[in-house]
Amino acid sequence: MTVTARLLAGAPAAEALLADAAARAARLSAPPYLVMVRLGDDPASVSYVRGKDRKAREVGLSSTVHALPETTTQAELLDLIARLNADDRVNGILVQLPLPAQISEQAALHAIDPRKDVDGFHPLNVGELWAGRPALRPCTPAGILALLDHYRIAVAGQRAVVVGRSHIVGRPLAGLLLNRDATVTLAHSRTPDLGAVTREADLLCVAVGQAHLITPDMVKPGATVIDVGINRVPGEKGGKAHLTGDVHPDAAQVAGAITPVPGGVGPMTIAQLLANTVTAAEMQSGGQAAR
Ligand SMILES: NC(=O)C1=CN([C@@H]2O[C@H](COP(=O)(O)OP(=O)(O)OC[C@H]3O[C@@H](n4cnc5c(N)ncnc54)[C@H](OP(=O)(O)O)[C@@H]3O)[C@@H](O)[C@H]2O)C=CC1
Ligand SMILES: Nc1nc(=O)c2c([nH]1)NC[C@@H]1CN(c3ccc(C(=O)N[C@@H](CCC(=O)O)C(=O)O)cc3)C=[N+]21
Repeated sequence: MTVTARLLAGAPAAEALLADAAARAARLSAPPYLVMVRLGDDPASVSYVRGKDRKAREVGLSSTVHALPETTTQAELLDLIARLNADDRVNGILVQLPLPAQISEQAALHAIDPRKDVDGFHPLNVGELWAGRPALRPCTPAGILALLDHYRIAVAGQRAVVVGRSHIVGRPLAGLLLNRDATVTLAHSRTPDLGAVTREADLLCVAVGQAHLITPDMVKPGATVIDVGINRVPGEKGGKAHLTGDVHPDAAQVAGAITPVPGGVGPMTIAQLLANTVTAAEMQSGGQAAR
């Protein structure tokens, strides 16, 4: 008998998040304004920023993209960030990662006004997350929690394993799960016998960037599997390239519920960014604090 996991599609959960954000935006005196900064022409970055920009307009936010050359100096980027910080019309600032080698990621992320830091990457917001206090939360991890809530999947008391410890996904996701009373394990490339660790998980979240790293034997039967990975697989003999996750598709025969790639976590990341932009605008208008 083949058991097939419940598919946790991102689109309906993202629509719900966006509808709530649009309703909150409508109560403000002006549409929340998001500014994105992108350096160079990495095709993935170009496509992600375009997707975020399009969605922002769709839900009635204002959005501008600064596309700067690959050769932009750190001083030039910091100067632009300082001007955006000082501009009262701007509610949210996102600097798309990765940055070219001549620019320190740390310098750029520290320069963004924490109240406009819709990525939640500023050390002040990182600290508030780990202290369990309200602040702007990183979009992919917060989007994953919103996805779990949308599908009414319990987090409190669950054994959660996060594979990958990056600053943009793994670490903040572990913190958010901890804040929601999961028992959290954070695994990485130096974790011996990864399968023994992942098999413990009621909730398995994978953010590594290696196609099909997680095979069906590494999944506890009935577990919820969140596949964050986006891996581009070239088409065979000139065929079309396609995207695949960090989790082997056959894991759907073991898991209780699983996110697809594409169409799972990706749309939630974008929706959460726009929700964060509305939250930032609310905070700046003297309204409610971040949730
Ligand atoms: N859907 C979405 O919205 C998003 C998707 N992504 C995708 O998620 C994936 C991860 O992104 P990101 O977090 O930025 O990646 P990083 O490359 O920054 O981090 C990868 C992490 O995976 C760990 N790792 C590498 N190899 C292994 C292994 N064999 N076993 C266990 N752990 C391993 C690394 O460990 P170590 O620290 O020891 O090196 C590191 O912590 C990518 O595919 C990316 O495209 C990212 C952001 C958003
Ligand atoms: N400052 C910063 N903030 C980020 O949040 C950030 C970043 N830099 N750098 C890169 C990663 C990656 N990321 C994604 C966003 C949307 C999709 C997404 O929409 N994915 C679609 C598919 C997209 C496609 O077809 O290429 C999906 O999974 O269905 C994926 C990945 C945000 N990131």
